[in-house]
Amino acid sequence: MWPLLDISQLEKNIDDFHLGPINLTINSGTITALVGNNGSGKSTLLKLIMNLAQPKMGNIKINNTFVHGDNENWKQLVAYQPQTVIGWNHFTGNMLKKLISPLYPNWDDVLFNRMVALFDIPLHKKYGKLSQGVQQKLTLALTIPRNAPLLLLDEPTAFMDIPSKNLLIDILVDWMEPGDRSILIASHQIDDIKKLSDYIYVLHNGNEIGHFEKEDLTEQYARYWLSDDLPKDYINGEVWRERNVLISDKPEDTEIYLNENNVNWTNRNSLEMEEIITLLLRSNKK
Ligand SMILES: Nc1ncnc2c1ncn2[C@@H]1O[C@H](COP(=O)(O)OP(=O)(O)OP(=O)(O)O)[C@@H](O)[C@H]1O
Repeated sequence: MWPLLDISQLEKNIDDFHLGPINLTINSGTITALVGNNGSGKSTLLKLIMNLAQPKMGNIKINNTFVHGDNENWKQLVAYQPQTVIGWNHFTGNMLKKLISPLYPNWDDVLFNRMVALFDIPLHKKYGKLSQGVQQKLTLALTIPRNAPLLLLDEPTAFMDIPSKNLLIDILVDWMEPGDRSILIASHQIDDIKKLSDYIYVLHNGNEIGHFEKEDLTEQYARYWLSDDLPKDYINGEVWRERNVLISDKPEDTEIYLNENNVNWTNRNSLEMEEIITLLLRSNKK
């Protein structure tokens, strides 16, 4: 079996911005958070996957079909929620639903109605007259029930209030239940990343920093409090230091170094995901 999404050696230039090379594989049954600084290329990558932008080089395959080829069958396998939707302003939610739902053979009316009720979406109002948060809710209610195996979400909760963000997380967890679906979600929201993702794909200024399993990432980092100020020399594994506090992404190597050099540490703890992402984006500035 081939991966649901397979991206290899993908590169794109937009003026002086360069994205890639990107190598990313996504298998069924997984949620991947697409994380990066502002302008790192997250939205651009999602547009490339949807064939809405042309790459300079490289390949994107969905279920083994090239998205840049003549065969467009892959479009039935993807549902995409862009950051901003163009062309919907003069349509009501009811009109949009009538237009969109027949296009998708697996459309789930029960889920649509559930989302409308949970998010309290006024379907009789024109999209352009809704607040940004309600527009996001309506866009999601018109995207998730398509029940395509691959769901691409571009900052879906950016304008939502806190209870709605939590509701969406619950909806997405339920949506994953059948086990053969996948989500790629671009997000700056730490809760989306912590509560939803199995994997984290990190970009910085268009450069691929890495594709990590979330659990591995949280286990990989440790913070040490030393009895005295840190020695001046580089300590194996160190990625950050200040006075008597040291952060390492190779705790085993660090502890060997500290023991061999008779440096005592009084405490060790793990890092929050937010701290780890901040470190990844800081230490990999290219
Ligand atoms: N239509 C466009 N015209 C010109 N430049 C663009 C266009 N779209 C994207 N870019 C450039 O591409 C780069 C990546 O933008 P992109 O929107 O993909 O980043 P992002 O990671 O999604 O950012 P954010 O977190 O702020 O949403 C930026 O430098 C941006 O200026």
